[in-house]
Amino acid sequence: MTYSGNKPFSHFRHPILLNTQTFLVSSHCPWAGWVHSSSLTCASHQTGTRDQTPAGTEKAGRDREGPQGQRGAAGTERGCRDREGPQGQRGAVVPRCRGAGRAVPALSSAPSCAEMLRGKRVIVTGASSGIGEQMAYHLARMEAHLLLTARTEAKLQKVVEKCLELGAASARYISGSMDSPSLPEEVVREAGNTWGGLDMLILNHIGQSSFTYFNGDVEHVRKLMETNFVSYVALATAALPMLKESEGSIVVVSSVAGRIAGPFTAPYSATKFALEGFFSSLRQEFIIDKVNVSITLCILGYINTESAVSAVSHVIPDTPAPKEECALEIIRAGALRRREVLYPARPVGTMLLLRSIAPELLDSLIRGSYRLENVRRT
Ligand SMILES: NC(=O)C1=CN([C@@H]2O[C@H](COP(=O)(O)OP(=O)(O)OC[C@H]3O[C@@H](n4cnc5c(N)ncnc54)[C@H](OP(=O)(O)O)[C@@H]3O)[C@@H](O)[C@H]2O)C=CC1
Ligand SMILES: C[C@H](CCC(=O)NCCS(=O)(=O)O)[C@H]1CC[C@H]2[C@@H]3C(=O)C[C@@H]4C[C@H](O)CC[C@]4(C)[C@H]3CC[C@]12C
Repeated sequence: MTYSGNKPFSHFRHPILLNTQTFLVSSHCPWAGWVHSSSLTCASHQTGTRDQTPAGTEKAGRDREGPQGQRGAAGTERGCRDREGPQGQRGAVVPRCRGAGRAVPALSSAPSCAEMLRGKRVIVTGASSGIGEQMAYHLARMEAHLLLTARTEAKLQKVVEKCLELGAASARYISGSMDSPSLPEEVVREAGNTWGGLDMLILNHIGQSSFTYFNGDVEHVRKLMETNFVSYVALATAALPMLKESEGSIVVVSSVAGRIAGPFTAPYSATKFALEGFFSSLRQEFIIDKVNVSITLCILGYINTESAVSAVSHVIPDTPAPKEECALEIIRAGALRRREVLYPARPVGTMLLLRSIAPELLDSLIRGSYRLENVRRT
């Protein structure tokens, strides 16, 4: 059996090759300054049938898959929509995964992302908004089977509806909070019961955290570690038997804050550093044991999600990168079983380079790029 997990450095974009001009000339924050990457279109269509089952109780889920649907266990909400819909629409933007950004001859035999993910069984956490929501839509266009999670059922229902309109092979959700110790296993069990397996686990959710000075609230650190880190470990652990069976992928959405410690994000940054340590160590063990499950770490800069922009735009002056493209790059990297993806590539890569050659200079540049007078103390 050939090991098809991460091929060390097969795609690592060594920052030295990056055009440092973007960083050195920019008078603003180094987090942004994103570059556009190419993406191509592919058709999408809709499949499946729709049945209504009575709405669940407050906690019990609504599984609208049909008579065999079961109510969610206490503490979770379920919902499912598989329905025949109008003909799909063309024009969906999906990447071809025949290599990161390289021009690919039309006759290339390499499968595109859409082909690689068609019919695949994918869990996306934190899928009710932001990057997770956009990943769900891209995966829907690629005709994947989707299980989406977050806390807000109303938002998840809307995302599931749109996923079916975009061509998802099927779409369902479980709502609940990932600071609950039982939810990770509940989510993975749902995937096993519904699909009989799992191909990709995209760990994306984060708990609420403010962009401000650390105020000594140790309980917040503990809770955020549960939500942003321990639940990722729990989900990956519960999913591993199915991922080993399918030789699937784990995609861990992290941040520059998990490699470079900036001010005002101490609790959040700690959780991202923890992800880096745990999943990089696990990847080493997979290589030793020839476990064919890839682990992709996504190192993201400033992205234009509503929650991020509302949290930091008064302090960080620059234009954040687009969440739609960010989501596409994450999916592409996961589909290609990459070790990591930097997005936006140039500013993030340049910052990581600067961290290794002049860390104090980088720290000073970061502090200098913020509107410190606007930081709100809690
Ligand atoms: N936006 C940015 O600038 C950057 C983002 N990232 C990373 O990208 C990922 C997504 O970020 P972004 O899209 O901006 O975040 P959003 O705030 O837009 O989305 C967060 C998601 O997590 C869900 N969520 C929040 N709390 C919980 C909880 N306790 N249990 C389960 N789900 C929860 C939210 O849904 P609900 O409220 O319904 O539960 C929502 O779906 C994160 O891992 C983040 O660290 C990394 C670098 C930069
Ligand atoms: C402050 C943001 C977290 C917002 C939040 O609480 N989301 C959940 C809301 S919910 O509970 O209602 O769902 C931070 C999320 C991403 C951070 C940014 C990031 O990771 C990249 C940069 C890292 C750097 O160290 C600091 C600047 C960042 C742009 C950073 C800023 C804070 C976030 C936007």
